[in-house]
Amino acid sequence: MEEEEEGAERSRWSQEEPPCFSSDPEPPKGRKRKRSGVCEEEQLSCCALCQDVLKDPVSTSCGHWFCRQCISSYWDQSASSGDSSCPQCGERSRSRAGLQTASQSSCVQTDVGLQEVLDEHKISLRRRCERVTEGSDETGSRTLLNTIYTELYITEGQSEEVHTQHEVRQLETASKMDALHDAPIRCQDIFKAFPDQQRPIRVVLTNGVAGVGKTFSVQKFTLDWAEGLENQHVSVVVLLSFRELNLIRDEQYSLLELLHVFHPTLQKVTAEKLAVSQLLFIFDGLDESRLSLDFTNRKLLSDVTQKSSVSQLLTNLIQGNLLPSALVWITSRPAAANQIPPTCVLTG
Ligand SMILES: Nc1ncnc2c1ncn2[C@@H]1O[C@H](COP(=O)(O)OP(=O)(O)OP(=O)(O)O)[C@@H](O)[C@H]1O
Repeated sequence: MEEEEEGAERSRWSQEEPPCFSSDPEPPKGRKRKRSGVCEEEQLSCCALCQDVLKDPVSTSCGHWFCRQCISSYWDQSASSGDSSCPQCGERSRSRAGLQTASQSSCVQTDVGLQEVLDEHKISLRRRCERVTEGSDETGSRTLLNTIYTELYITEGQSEEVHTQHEVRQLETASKMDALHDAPIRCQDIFKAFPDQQRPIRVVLTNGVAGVGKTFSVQKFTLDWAEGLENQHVSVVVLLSFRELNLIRDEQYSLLELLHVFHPTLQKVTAEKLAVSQLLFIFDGLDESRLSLDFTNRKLLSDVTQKSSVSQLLTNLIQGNLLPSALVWITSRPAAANQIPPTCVLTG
């Protein structure tokens, strides 16, 4: 398994501060990190059978999601063996008649409260984030995130160079960057302003080289939120990777539909409910994006039910036209961070 010495910097910036990228030459602990493998988290809004975006999503009783057609065909094929187990975890608990859509899963009552839906979403995210694959482990064995997670060293800072340099060069020049704040920021505190910062932080970019732990950070943040430990002012965390957004980059969606497609447990959340909820969108892996994020495009979107390209949904969300009170957290390797012009965020 390939290993590399940790030594990357983290940055965050917000619309209230000048975009700031800083460096931290030394992490607090001499921890080594492995390169990342494919995280299951990146696959979860895809059907585990066809590997495409879920279509007509249904869940087995163990909570795994598939396209209705895929799971039906899968069980048809294994009918001779009498096997109706979950293709993902092997659990044999429910027949196909018991498959549930996200809305059916709580439609015993027609008027399910928002809280109930959100609780279900938390359970789903907890399940998704509590186990991780370490490094490039190809055996598929998964470990509890909480047992291996080591506190990361994130600081807020500023660098004019960050948008032009290659990530290797950035490491070399890291020590030349000026940190705005020396104090390390726990990933759970990524939206918490320092005492001298008057206005709340809405958009954060975490910038770090390959394998430094960006995905682990968003998973830890999400897990702590889903377990009710941190950031409970956020009512909905929407965890998305650019890798999965690539799958629908040529399609038209509304923001609401995007939520429903990638987080089927939120299918009962309406536009009205979104408006009164504190949302946090996490977009992991900007460096893997194949979207054309055009911040100069003047198409203004402010309605979460209005269909548009995924790129336009994102640019409008980041600029604060769509759901202006929603928090946005983007992670990126340094070489790709320039896809989001700081000026757009600053004026958002
Ligand atoms: N906080 C952490 N605690 C323990 N191990 C970690 C931590 N962060 C990262 N690792 C280790 O490093 C590997 C890579 O981490 P991760 O996938 O989060 O990196 P990344 O910055 O998202 O990389 P990439 O840019 O390649 O997507 C993990 O699989 C894990 O083995």
